[in-house]
Amino acid sequence: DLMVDDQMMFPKEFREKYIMSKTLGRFLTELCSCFSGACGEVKLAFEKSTCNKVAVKIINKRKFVASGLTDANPALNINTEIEILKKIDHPCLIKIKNFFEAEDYYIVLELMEGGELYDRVSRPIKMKEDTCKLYFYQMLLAVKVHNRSVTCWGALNYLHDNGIIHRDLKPENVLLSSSEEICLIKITDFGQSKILGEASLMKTLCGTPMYLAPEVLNSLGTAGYSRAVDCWSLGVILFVCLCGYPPFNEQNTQLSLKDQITHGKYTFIAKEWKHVSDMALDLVKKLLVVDPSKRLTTEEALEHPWLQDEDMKTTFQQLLAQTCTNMSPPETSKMPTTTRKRLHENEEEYGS
Ligand SMILES: NC(=O)c1ccc2nc(-c3ccc(Oc4cccc(O)c4)cc3)[nH]c2c1
Repeated sequence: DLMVDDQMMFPKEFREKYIMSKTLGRFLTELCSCFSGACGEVKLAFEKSTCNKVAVKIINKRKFVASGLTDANPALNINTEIEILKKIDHPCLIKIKNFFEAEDYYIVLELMEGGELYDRVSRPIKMKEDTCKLYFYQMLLAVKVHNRSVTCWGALNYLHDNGIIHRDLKPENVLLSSSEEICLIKITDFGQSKILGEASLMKTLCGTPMYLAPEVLNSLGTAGYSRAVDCWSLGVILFVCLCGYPPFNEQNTQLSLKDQITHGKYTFIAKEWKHVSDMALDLVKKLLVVDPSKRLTTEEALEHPWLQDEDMKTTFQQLLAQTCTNMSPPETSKMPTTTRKRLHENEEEYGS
């Protein structure tokens, strides 16, 4: 844990409200993974007013600037992350509690006492199939909410008919609410997310294509499938949860990792799958489809036979009910708004 004088390294306005403690994890994002050392870390902290534990995600500004990737402006990246965090409200999506900008960015989030799914799937003992199903069902509900602006708790008024694509779904970004095996999960880390703009491609096609670049016309076939990237990632996560090893990995010598993925050539080790039901494997196979237009959507996955399991859904509802009973009424959000103007609704349809 940090000593008193270690607290001095954090901004004054932050120190007034929180006492920082140990590091819980470090993360790299695309922007600075090319640079040595993490560009961010998540620390445990204590809220002075309530003594509650919180998670504080510290995003290192300098690492971003050093990367010099001017087009992918990190400040806008962080803005998108904060805007999304402030708008989403779903039991399977992480909640933001506060935000500070100083030398670095400080995002105060609810603490998920179960830690990251990554640590569960890394254990030698594989997860039971029913546990995988309970977790995966919640991941689908969370991502589905992203793609549709309606939650199980009513319509959300963020980006009405547009969705949010996470784009970085992995076991490190799936958090568990408790150390119990049967628990709620929440998706986190919207640092790579994209907010879908209105279908600007349709507008572009109203005019003459006389000056239109070929790649725009070629993108017609794949337009509107960018959200399918999350379904692929969910397929990889489900694969790892069920059998304990990743479908695409460097150990495989025949094909490079890139070729394995682009050709959908996953490694199937029969002995690791013999205790897994055919239905579970069938769902994995229908998510790990190279052609995004043929890949299952979140809605289709929720209709898959493997997830028609009333006991699992009852368990989920009971876990939810427990949180509603011991949940404080939502306070009006008095969080500081982010300063910079958000990006213009970008042209997702170009498959950028
Ligand atoms: N990448 C993110 O955007 C992000 C955002 C929020 C996160 N919270 C954790 C996390 C939380 C708890 C952990 O262990 C425990 C478990 C129980 C008690 C405890 O003190 C710590 C480990 C990691 N990891 C996070 C990542």
